[in-house]
Amino acid sequence: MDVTAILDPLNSAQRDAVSSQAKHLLVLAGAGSGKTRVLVHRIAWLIQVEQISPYSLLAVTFTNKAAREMRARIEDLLGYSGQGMWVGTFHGIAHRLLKMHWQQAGLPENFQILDSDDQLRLVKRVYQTLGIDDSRWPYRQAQGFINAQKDEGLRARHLQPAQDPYQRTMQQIYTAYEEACERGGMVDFGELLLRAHELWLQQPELLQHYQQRFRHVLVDEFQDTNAIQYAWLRMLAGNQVPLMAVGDDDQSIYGWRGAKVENILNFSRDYPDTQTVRLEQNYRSSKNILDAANAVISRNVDRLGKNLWTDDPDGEPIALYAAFNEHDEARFIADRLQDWTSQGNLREEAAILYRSNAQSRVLEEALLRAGIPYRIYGGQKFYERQEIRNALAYLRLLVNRNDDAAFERVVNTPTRGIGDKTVQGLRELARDEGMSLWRAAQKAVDESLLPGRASNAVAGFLALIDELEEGVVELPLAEIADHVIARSGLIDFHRREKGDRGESRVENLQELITACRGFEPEDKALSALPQFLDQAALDAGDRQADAGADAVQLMTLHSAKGLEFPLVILAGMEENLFPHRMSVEEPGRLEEERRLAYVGITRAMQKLYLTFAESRQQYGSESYNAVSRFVRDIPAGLIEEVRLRTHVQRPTSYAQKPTVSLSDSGADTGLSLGQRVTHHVFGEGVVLNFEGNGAHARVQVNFDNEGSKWLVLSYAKLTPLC
Ligand SMILES: Nc1ncnc2c1ncn2[C@@H]1O[C@H](COP(=O)(O)OP(=O)(O)OP(=O)(O)O)[C@@H](O)[C@H]1O
Ligand SMILES: [Mg+2]
Repeated sequence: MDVTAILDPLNSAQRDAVSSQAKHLLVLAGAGSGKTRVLVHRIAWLIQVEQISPYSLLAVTFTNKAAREMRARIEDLLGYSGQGMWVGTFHGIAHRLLKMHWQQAGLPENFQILDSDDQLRLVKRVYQTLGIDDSRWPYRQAQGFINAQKDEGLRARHLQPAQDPYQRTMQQIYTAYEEACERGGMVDFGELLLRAHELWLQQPELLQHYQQRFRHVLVDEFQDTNAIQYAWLRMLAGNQVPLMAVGDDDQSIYGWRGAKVENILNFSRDYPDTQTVRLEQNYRSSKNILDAANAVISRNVDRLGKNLWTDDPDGEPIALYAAFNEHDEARFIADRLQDWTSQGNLREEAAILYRSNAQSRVLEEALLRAGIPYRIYGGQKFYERQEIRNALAYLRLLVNRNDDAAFERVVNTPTRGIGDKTVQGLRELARDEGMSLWRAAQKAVDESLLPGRASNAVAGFLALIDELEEGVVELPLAEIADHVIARSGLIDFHRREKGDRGESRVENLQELITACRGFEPEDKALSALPQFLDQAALDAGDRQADAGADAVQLMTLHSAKGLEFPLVILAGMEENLFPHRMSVEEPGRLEEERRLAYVGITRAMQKLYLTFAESRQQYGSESYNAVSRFVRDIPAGLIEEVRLRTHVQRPTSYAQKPTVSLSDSGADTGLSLGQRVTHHVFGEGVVLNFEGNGAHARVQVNFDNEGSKWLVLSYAKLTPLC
């Protein structure tokens, strides 16, 4: 039997893990140390050496993409198909079990899966039935409550009757929601896991069947399992099925979704006959990159502690680019990607990673302009996002009341008591009369064709749109968008949502206002709004690269887990953006942000760029954030600052602003041309130029050692030298 193919490409610690005879295995190791590789080789070992049938193996990964890759790598190693083996995510496996055993799980054969939006709609219906006021208890709060209970394995009936109004209301909603799901044969994501767990609890024979079938269960990214997932695993393993868990406490980034990094600690306690293997050699990244990652994560207090080293050469320095603003940043990134491909590399070897989805818009625009194909992984393109489409629909109605698609989209978003029945009635009326929905709605109101309450609600909507238009006719585009987004209630609607999701939708809406501010109409004589809407529609079209085409990968840091790329660009390395402004105050969340930074840096193999913008349109206004603390944590010797400023053409947004020259005196800055100054980071230099005024005033200084830089005066803290 030839096992060389399985063991040869491994170091000795990895081989120990792959060929271990211990009953249970825990591989606890840092990023890029080969955890996933060990898991894959262990499976090949079990099949080839231990003669275990693929049918008796269950492997759990974090994403479907990872599951597909894992299967392909195993098949490569074995040289034949691993058919019969179960490889998937917790959700995927739970779904498969419930499909096979729907009767025992108490489900109809064709039960329906609710995604997060479907779930929210169902929650709304429950509110209506119970007569609960969503201005007091936002829908998203209830949705978050339900999901959090399910992640903990709790049904409504398990909850202690509560006195306080919040708990009482949430429990009441949860109970009614469960009944509605039961009646409709509907299963949300959390329910998949919960029911799969109950399947084990309630059907001991079935559990026994699977315990006999699965001779080994292996789990990747174990640090991000939640309570119900771990409980499910433990039930399945009982005291007979060997488990292998691989993970890295430093990469636990889903705490906000109920993941429990303690599961790693609990594992060795729950399974005393566990062999723990630590892997310390990193094979992914150059030494510079790894040193940077180690420096960043070492500032966390709450760690199990690991040593990670590499044999690789230092490699290229980490490049840091301080951009004027986010457009300059995006253009810089597009240029670097051009360089990358012109050196004969593939686009798909390059990834741009960012903290918040809203950041992708400016990056997408720069890539489109530069003609660089890109793909957004695990997310939607900016103009396709639901909240953006809603806001655009309001704007479209201002331009054209007869836009039926826009009408349908927002007539009841945010909810204003216009139910499906009313909308259906309007549709029929519009069809019969051959008119638009808007006109049909007017007619229905004028001629009292609707029941009183519905009629009032529809009249309210019509009045809102008219009023919006009156309020904005003369305003610049960005103010129109700002006004419409605020007055339509969309911001409040999303702000009331619980958790990161609502926050991210609000950020996206504010980003839309920013987009309007930077929009340059082609035809200045015409109104900007319709031109902007056309542009947005085009951007939302299929300009994203075809599947399979060579394209740069864009994704959030969260979606980048487990992946690796020769070139990584971490964009938006600024305080308040990353770490996210919501997390700076709380030590626990800050540690999670730092782990996310560690995940980001360790995705890079050869070259890492860090970019930040000295000024950025953020949350609807211009902000000046300091460079991220995570950049400052990296030893200066590993970083090389990229200096392009003097060669770079000034960003158009600046070029087109009237420049107020203060060059005679530096006005009230206390500085003058040719004056020597000192800066706490860049040292001494000479003032070359001034630009702008007030909060936007900037100064160009030619530093003796650092070359020429533009700095924002109010932040630069320059001290004049005689
Ligand atoms: N012994 C080895 N020899 C050569 N290359 C290796 C070895 N072990 C792992 N690698 C390579 O190192 C890279 C990182 O491995 P892998 O993705 O398995 O790490 P990981 O620990 O799972 O990382 P992460 O924590 O990011 O999920 C991969 O390209 C892998 O093929
Ligand atoms: Mg991995």
